Amino acid sequence: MDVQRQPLADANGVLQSRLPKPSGLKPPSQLRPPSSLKPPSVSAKRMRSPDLEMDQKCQKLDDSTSSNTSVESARSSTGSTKGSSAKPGIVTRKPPAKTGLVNTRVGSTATRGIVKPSIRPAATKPAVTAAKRAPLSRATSTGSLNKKPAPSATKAPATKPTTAAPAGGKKRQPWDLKGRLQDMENILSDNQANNAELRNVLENNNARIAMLESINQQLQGTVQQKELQTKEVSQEVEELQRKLRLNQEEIETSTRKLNREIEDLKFSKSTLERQRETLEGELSAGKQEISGLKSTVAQLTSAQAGLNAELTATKLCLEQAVQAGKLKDEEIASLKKVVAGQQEIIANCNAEMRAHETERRKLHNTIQELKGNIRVFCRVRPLLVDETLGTDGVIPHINFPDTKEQKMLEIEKVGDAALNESTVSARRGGNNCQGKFDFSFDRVFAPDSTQAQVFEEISQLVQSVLDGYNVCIFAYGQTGSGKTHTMEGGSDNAAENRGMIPRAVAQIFQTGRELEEKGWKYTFEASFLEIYNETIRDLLGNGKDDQKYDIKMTGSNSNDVMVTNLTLVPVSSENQVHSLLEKASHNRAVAETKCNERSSRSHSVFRLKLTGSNELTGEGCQGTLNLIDLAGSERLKESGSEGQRLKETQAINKSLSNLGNVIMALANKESHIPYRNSKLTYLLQNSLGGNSKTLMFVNISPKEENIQETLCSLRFATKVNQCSIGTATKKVK
Ligand SMILES: Nc1ncnc2c1ncn2[C@@H]1O[C@H](COP(=O)(O)OP(=O)(O)OP(=O)(O)O)[C@@H](O)[C@H]1O
Repeated sequence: MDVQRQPLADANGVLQSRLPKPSGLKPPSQLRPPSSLKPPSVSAKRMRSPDLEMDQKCQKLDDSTSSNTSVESARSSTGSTKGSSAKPGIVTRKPPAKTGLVNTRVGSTATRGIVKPSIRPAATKPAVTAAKRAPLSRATSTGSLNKKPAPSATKAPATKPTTAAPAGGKKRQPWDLKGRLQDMENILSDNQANNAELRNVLENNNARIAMLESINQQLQGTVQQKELQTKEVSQEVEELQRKLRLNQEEIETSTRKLNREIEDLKFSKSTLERQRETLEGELSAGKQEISGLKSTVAQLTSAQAGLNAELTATKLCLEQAVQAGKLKDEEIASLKKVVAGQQEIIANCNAEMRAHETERRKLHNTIQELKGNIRVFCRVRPLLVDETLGTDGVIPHINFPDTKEQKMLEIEKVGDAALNESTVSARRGGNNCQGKFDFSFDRVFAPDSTQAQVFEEISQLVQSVLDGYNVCIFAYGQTGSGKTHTMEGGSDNAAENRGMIPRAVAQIFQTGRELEEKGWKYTFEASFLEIYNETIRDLLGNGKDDQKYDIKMTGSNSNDVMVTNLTLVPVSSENQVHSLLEKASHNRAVAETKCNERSSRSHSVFRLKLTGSNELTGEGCQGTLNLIDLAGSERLKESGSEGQRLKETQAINKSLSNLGNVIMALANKESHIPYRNSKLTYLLQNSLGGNSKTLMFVNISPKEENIQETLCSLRFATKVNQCSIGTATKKVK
């Protein structure tokens, strides 16, 4: 931004040119000085400006004033003047030094006086000299107007009246008062004219001073304005300098950026050049390849010609094949007719098969019925690791003479005089003296029998449940004889040691799925309870002991047994049943005895109830599988129980002996069967009383010291095996 400054000097010059000149002021040379006045000093003449001229005039006025003042002083000293009416600043010309007359005030108030002759002439000269000198010295020293008269002049002694010189330069005579008066009047009129001029000059000067003051004020305003402009301009300059710095920084940044870009471009350029070289190499290689391809195309063209010829031949072959295809289609159509006929035959066969399946199930159950409603399997457990010490793993007192049929068991106790008559009468053949006791059951399992082999023998029985029969399998035997192992499985949870319960459940679900193809659909419901001290406890419950479980007969003929408040869990897979068994094993009461650490002091009853229906045949059925692990059957004296354990053992023995009583009553076809004498027989009423297929495992301990309990168990099992309970009936919906 350009700011043009106007030089103050120029402005002053303009202003000075505008200043009014004192118009009415005559130059000093034109003023009529009184003849008696001294000419202005040399220094005053040198002044050129109007101010100086005015100063000169003022100097003159001062001089005249001084002289008048001297006259006034002299007048006042003589008392002939009217000092009170004299105006300050008005000067009068000094009277001629030698006239002796005193000039009074001009105007109406001016009076004429005569200087007393008593005034000494000797003092006149010095007074005039002082009056003349004082204004000159002041003009020389200050050069300004309105200066007070010097004290020396004002305080000078009154001048002696001097005689004024006439206009012709001749001295008037002292007696020529009239002439002298005439001279004085001339001087006075001159002075009055000068005074008027000086007043004009003074007014002009005052006006000029006012104008100068206004100009000065304008100049001061201009100066302030210029200072403000200067300040703004300096701010703008600072702002511009700041912008300039920013621009310089931007330029530097841009320069650096451009330098980097240039470097990048150089790098890109070199890269592109390398790529170009590579592409050129590839181009030349491509050209070579194209030339090779051209030759290949030429070869292929010739080959195509051969292929075209081959294609023509192939088309001919295809037309022949199409003809042959038409013939084949006709053949396929005829074959489809054959297949349709065969599918019809297959459908008929399937229907026949279902009929045969129904027949097979009937025959199967007829066979099961012919085998007897209560069958007894005997199983001897192997010696445990700590039981093999000193025996070499041999069980000397138990023999299995019938290796083929596997139905015989021989107990031999040499030299036992304690065998009583009843024991002897239970023997089947053999030598009494040698103490051999033979037993025969539906099947005898030796210690090396596996769980799978045992289950194979009961699988047909389990199958009957799906046909609508009630099946009851329970394990009987002394504590530690292997009942739990047989029913539930080994404690190691190994697959090969799975017991009858998980295997039976698996088979039922598996067979149920297979029968779905033949139209059967099944639903299952599981429950698990234990009878401890003649009290029922829900093993699938949530551990509430305040629940009361009662056995009741339900159904149209009051033949169905149910337990109130018992948990019934719908199941559809083996895994679900497995979870239930785990829950039950946690809930199950296991009491310690001297005979076995894991001895179970309660009867456990697992029940799986199923309902089946066949949409194709319209058949329906209901079956129940009861799998029972009975409590240990050891005798009181053997177990050494006492207190609570004694009570438990008594309850167990009571229920087991009542089980024997029920079986014997059934075998004897007694009118009253004492089912309700114990919870166990009451619960198993339908499983024992003819509407069920029952299998009893009698588990035997291999330990020789348990031979007496073994014999008791075998005798009980023999009684059960001899029972004929009646014919099981299929429950059809
Ligand atoms: N067939 C077998 N093979 C291997 N070990 C067996 C067999 N039978 C039983 N055992 C083992 O013998 C021990 C006792 O078996 P288990 O607990 O089944 O007897 P229990 O008759 O159920 O006893 P309790 O009446 O006290 O329940 C267990 O350690 C079990 O693993």
